[in-house]
Amino acid sequence: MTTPLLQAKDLRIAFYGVQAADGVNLEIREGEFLAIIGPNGSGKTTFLNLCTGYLRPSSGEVYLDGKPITAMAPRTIARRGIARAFQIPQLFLDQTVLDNLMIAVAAKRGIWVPFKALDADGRRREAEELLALVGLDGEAQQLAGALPEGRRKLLDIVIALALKPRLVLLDEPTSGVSTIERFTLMETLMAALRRAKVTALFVEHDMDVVQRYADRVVVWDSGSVMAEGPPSEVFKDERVLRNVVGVA
Ligand SMILES: Nc1ncnc2c1ncn2[C@@H]1O[C@H](COP(=O)(O)OP(=O)(O)OP(=O)(O)O)[C@@H](O)[C@H]1O
Repeated sequence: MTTPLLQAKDLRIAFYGVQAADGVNLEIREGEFLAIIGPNGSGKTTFLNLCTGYLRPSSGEVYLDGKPITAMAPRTIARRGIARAFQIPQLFLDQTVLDNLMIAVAAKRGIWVPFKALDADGRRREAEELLALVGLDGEAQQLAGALPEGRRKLLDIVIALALKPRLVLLDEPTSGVSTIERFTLMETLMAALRRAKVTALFVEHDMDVVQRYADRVVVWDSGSVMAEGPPSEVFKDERVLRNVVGVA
């Protein structure tokens, strides 16, 4: 069997007696598009924080490509190949779309030389290529703060891709995006991930989005994995329907 791209083994962490990760075991395979679903407060974001070094587990390990990365600094984990996009995009809203991306490209190289122009060293070309990957090239000169929510999310995601990650973790990519915009956003995102050959995990509350786009679904409940499988199976599981989808 091939080594999973990411593996979480028996991760545990509690906040004031609440077990936010209660023995989480999960494998992510290269090339898959994995959805995490679960009730509010079940520990989905905590899991992303544990995988990216924002939280240190009280016990358990995280492996990337079979090598332990548990509790490394977020910056080190990002350099090793795990990038992250947030539920609320982390952008410089009063800067243009292109500048936001050029800043990300500069930061990725780990050197910030303030007296050099932002678009030096091929940064403009790299940023423009990334914008074209998600069809944001037409909005390059707009202020990030003027973009509609769906386009802002795409910009945040493409900033994560600027790191050239192997795995990207997306926290609710469609939250705050209108129902009409959601599918367009997901189609663009999926195409970009495929072209960039990036594996992705996304936390999502919209079950239509999960059903349509996820290769595999992992269901969270009270800090651990309650069920997993392809959407066609998971959405037939009565416990999932009762506890998460709320229709059984
Ligand atoms: N830094 C923290 N300090 C204290 N409690 C926390 C912290 N982070 C998470 N928690 C608690 O841990 C539990 C899991 O929270 P988490 O945000 O991981 O859930 P979630 O499944 O992502 O929820 P949602 O779907 O609402 O985003 C909750 O009870 C939350 O209040």
